[in-house]
Amino acid sequence: MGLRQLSFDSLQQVLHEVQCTVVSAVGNHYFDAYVLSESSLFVYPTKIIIKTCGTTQLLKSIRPLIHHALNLGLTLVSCRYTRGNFIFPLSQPFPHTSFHEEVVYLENSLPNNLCFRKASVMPSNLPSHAWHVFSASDETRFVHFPNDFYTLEVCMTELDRTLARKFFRRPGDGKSGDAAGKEMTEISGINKINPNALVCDFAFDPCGYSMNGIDGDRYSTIHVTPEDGYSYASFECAGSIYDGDDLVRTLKRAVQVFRPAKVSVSTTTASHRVWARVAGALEPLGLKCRSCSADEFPAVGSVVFQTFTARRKKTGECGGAR
Ligand SMILES: C[S@@+](CC[C@H](N)C(=O)[O-])C[C@H]1O[C@@H](n2cnc3c(N)ncnc32)[C@H](O)[C@@H]1O
Repeated sequence: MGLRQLSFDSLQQVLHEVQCTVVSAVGNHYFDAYVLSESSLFVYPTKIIIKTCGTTQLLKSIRPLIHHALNLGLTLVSCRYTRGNFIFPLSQPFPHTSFHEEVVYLENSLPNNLCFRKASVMPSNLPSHAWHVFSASDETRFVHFPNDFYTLEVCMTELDRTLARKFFRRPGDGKSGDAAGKEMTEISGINKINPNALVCDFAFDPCGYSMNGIDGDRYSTIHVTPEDGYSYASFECAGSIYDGDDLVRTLKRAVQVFRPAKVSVSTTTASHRVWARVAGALEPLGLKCRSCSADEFPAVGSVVFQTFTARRKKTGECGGAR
């Protein structure tokens, strides 16, 4: 059971450092998935994925997690940190005041055995869209180079206004966050992205939505900020490049739920070729690829960062969300 033996109290202690709380949880044979007040946490026997937003201090989870893992007889062999651009960078508290500051904090928090380290900012030709990646691995992890698995991290902005409204609650609906979340999952079509997934969803009041999907050992997660002017949705999932058209189908369905004007997709995998599949999924939806950059990270594989914008804007048409 490894890290799944961590008590709920220990997890809450870690989340307290980060400045967020658990709002909902679900688990299966392979892992536990928690919806947080600020995104999601996934606990596998030998891996923890934590995703947060707003003004949380995600990197403050590293030291307590290493401490709790050591108490279970587990040592850290690999760590990866990724993020896009902060929408409100000046509001970010330490250690998230700059990528440089984050890298210094990571370097100081990680044990010396993680000696293969790399930090990189992957550019795009969209202003304010860049992908920040830090990875650190030890020798053992380096020998067992990753396989067919990929992680897809999608950031969508300028969501279609009509679709974004589905993530607002009716005032005084009398529903719990869980019940209202379930309704949003259905009316938005999120339940059709992977019909095999067990979904744990939560609706915030008066608006906002988070979900985790669990399907065997695969996770997926969606977080929605539907407010006009700074609407944002993120989608993240893991899969295998050998699962036929899964990547294309899943990505298409997730993006169709929001019809954003701008999308960035970061794919982490041992194979470079995924970029073509990503473009193949989004171009039929009217999204044009504006940039694509790739970089290699020791023991992680390649990270490909692509940006897309909607084709529909014509010369003379006003900018901004629709
Ligand atoms: C889905 S939640 C948190 C996830 C985060 N935005 C992300 O992208 O990963 C953000 C949305 O919920 C709304 N919200 C309402 N009450 C909230 C609360 N107590 N904590 C966090 N978000 C809340 C925010 O206004 C926003 O629209």
